[in-house]
Amino acid sequence: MDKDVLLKSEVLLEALPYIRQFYKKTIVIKYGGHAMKDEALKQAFAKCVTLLRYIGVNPVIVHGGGPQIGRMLDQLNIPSAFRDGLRITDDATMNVVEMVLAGQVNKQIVNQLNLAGGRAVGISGKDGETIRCRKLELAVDRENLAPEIIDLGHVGEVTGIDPTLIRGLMRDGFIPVIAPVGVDENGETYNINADTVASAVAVALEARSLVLLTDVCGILDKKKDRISSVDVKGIMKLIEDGTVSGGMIPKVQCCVEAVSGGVQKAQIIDGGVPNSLLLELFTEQGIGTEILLDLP
Ligand SMILES: Nc1ncnc2c1ncn2[C@@H]1O[C@H](COP(=O)(O)OP(=O)(O)O)[C@@H](O)[C@H]1O
Ligand SMILES: CC(=O)N[C@@H](CCC(=O)OP(=O)(O)O)C(=O)O
Repeated sequence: MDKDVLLKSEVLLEALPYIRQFYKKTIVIKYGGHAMKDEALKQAFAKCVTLLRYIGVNPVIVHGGGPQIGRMLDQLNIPSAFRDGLRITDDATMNVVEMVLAGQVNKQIVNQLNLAGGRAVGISGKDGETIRCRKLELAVDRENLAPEIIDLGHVGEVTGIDPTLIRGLMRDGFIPVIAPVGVDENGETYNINADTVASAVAVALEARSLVLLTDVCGILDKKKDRISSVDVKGIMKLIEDGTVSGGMIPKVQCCVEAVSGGVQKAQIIDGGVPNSLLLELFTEQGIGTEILLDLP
């Protein structure tokens, strides 16, 4: 018998305990804009998600699209500005954000999932009032003074997730694909960080796992080696001693919120590696960082 064929059968069997673990469970996947680098990667992602659906897992996609928004703003000569990793979103920027996220990026992902044989439905937080939010008031600490409140325009913070529409789609066999745009009680539109939405959706759906696809192989320690497992206490230390910085801070905070809210584990993986989702979920060693409430 050909060695390669035997190896393939072993790899398939290695997945069995994990397939059992995730069978009929919900996995919320945050698909970041950086992970949508090229056609091959996008197709690989769509196939992985479709495979999950066919083996009885319930995948829910929450997507970003930061780089795609940036490119469109450039084309329209609208300047991009960020504060603490959040896009300052004036009226004109909000229109572009909604057009790119809920229009272009959302429908591309839906199309690719459908082409891969999955049945996907794209929604934004407005549909079914799925993502309720309010204007974010960013408080910035100042020495010996009260915190300064920064106005970021139409940047929202989640106040609640209504999972009714998402659950209905899953029940009917669809893969929900969610753009991180929400509305407040007055119907005002807001731009929300996609990691934050993914974490809130995972908690609301009582998901088994939250997987965040990013542009690094997971959380790195001081020596730049990947940390394979860490708990909430460990995360706090990594933030305090500066090991985790920049865009990774809000990302790990979202993971902490998810596991504190009942999600069994959060996983940070490299979206630039083809099929990273399957490698993380269905192999013994995994390829990213898993975040647990408490390490065993
Ligand atoms: N300890 C760390 N481990 C891994 N990445 C880190 C760490 N500290 C800071 N980072 C930075 O965080 C980045 C990921 O955050 P971000 O760029 O906001 O991701 P995304 O665009 O996928 O949401 C990494 O590319 C890296 O530069
Ligand atoms: C408020 C805020 O910053 N919203 C993000 C929403 C998209 C996002 O989060 O995209 P990635 O996951 O690809 O970075 C933005 O406007 O870029």
